[in-house]
Amino acid sequence: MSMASKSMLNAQALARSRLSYRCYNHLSKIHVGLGSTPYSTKNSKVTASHQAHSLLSPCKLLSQQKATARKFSQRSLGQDNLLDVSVDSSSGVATLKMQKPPVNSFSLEFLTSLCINLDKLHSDGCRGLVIGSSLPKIFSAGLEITEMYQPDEARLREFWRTLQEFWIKLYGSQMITIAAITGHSPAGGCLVSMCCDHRVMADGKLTIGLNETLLGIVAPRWFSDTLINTVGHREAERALQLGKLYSPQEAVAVGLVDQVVPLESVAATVESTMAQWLKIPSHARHLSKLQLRQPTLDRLLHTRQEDIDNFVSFITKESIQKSLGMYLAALKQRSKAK
Ligand SMILES: CC/C=C\C/C=C\CCC/C=C/CC(=O)SCCNC(=O)CCNC(=O)[C@H](O)C(C)(C)COP(=O)(O)OP(=O)(O)OC[C@H]1O[C@@H](n2cnc3c(N)ncnc32)[C@H](O)[C@@H]1OP(=O)(O)O
Repeated sequence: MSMASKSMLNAQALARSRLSYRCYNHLSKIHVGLGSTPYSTKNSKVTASHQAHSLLSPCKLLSQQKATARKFSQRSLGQDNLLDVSVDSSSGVATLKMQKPPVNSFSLEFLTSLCINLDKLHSDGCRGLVIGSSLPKIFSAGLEITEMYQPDEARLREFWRTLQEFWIKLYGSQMITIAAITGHSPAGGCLVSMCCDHRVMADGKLTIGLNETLLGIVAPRWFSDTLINTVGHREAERALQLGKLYSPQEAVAVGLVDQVVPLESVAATVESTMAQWLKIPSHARHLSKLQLRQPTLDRLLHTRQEDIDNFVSFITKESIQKSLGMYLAALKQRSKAK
């Protein structure tokens, strides 16, 4: 494919992504306006079609969104391609399962969908959120490397801005957040689980950690801050430099995860942990969380544009592109050899 057509496709995808985000804002207002009751059915599916399938006119789009919102207020939306979200009406606990084969890698569209869902669940008054995966042996492979390899700059900026957005929303979330780590969780996957209040990992041949240095890239400050806040400064120093991927047993030993249980016990363990956390007065719990996390959040909130500029200038360096290209090729080779 020529560079020009690649650029055109990227621009279209970016426009779609922005559009779907804007549509969601309409959708949430309409949803509230319809006076629908959150949690109207037990375990109702709360999925939204976040991938705008075509560039519709604003009017057509709005009427489509209204129709969708009406359906939602009654029971549920149709199946989302990337996420499976359900809410338990009795407890107000949502379960969000990532389902982006093959490895739940975070593309711009996927991150947008995650942001939209977090907002939606928060505005619906959910008290708890379990983040998991529908893919066997994979929590998330982290950032979609092809977003960073030979990128279109405008899309790359939007990609990083959306990742920042997702991190800010999740790290400071008012909801009780628990990660159900039933598979590998390198790099961005580890970051997402560290944003949660509690992590339950399945035992077995799985790995978790910030392995960025193995790709020849450097985890930005807010990634390393999140790790420091989780495992402490000394362990983070070692882990970041070595790009360490921990086994579940190693991870629990350093506090990177809170519990390791057999795969088949993950769901029950998450449920009982959530039940414990739900007993704590919500306001006091959230303020306590923010007391500890706000300085870390503020550090990025005060430097977002600079962070995007740094990321873009770093990732587009020839040497970094070369490292990413080689890493991608090695991944593909390994996958082909299976
Ligand atoms: C001074 C500094 C200033 C600024 C710096 C700023 C920023 C730089 C930092 C940017 C941060 C990046 C964080 C990241 O998240 S980078 C991504 C890191 N992720 C990984 O290294 C994981 C790679 N994947 C794996 O290890 C395995 O796939 C995994 C263990 C997850 C699963 O193994 P499994 O055997 O089940 O699957 P595979 O056969 O390996 O993979 C299947 C197909 O999926 C493709 N794949 C895998 N991971 C990715 C990915 N992250 N992105 C894109 N594609 C991925 C893989 O190639 C296979 O594809 P096919 O060959 O089948 O087409």
